[in-house]
Amino acid sequence: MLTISKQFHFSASHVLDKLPSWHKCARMHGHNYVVVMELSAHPDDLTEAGFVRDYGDLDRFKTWVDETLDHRHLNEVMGISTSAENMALWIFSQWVERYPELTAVWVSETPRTWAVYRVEPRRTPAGG
Ligand SMILES: Nc1nc2c(c(=O)[nH]1)N=C([C@H](O)[C@H](O)COP(=O)(O)OP(=O)(O)OP(=O)(O)O)CN2
Ligand SMILES: [Zn+2]
Repeated sequence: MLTISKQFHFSASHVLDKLPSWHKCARMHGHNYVVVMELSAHPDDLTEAGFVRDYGDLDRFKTWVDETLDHRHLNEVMGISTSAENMALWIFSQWVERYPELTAVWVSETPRTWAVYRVEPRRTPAGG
């Protein structure tokens, strides 16, 4: 399989309200988040140009990030416990129908931490 990825950035606030009150992350705070979208395809399913998918097709994900996540309170946007793990799964579920080649979503809250939701690649012709 061949895999491509593209990185996106946004700033947002959140609170991990399922944590005990003594935990620092139970207080509202913010992160400069990084999201990596990873898409995969079998060599036989590449476009004529040899793409898994044109990087430019991910512009609509960037627009969605800017409009939906950037400078928002993520608990209000997602309605779930906003751990990086849950965010990776939530973003994946919002986008897998639009990008059937999506195989992983990575979420970073700090330069040292990453969570990833990953699935097995599926045989879907590029652009599908
Ligand atoms: N498995 C997870 N653990 C934690 C998450 C998470 O989403 N998944 N989130 C947080 C906090 O939201 C925040 O990211 C704090 O991270 P942490 O690395 O603990 O804090 P610092 O950046 O301040 O790092 P230091 O090593 O303490 O300097 C917590 N845990
Ligand atoms: Zn946090």
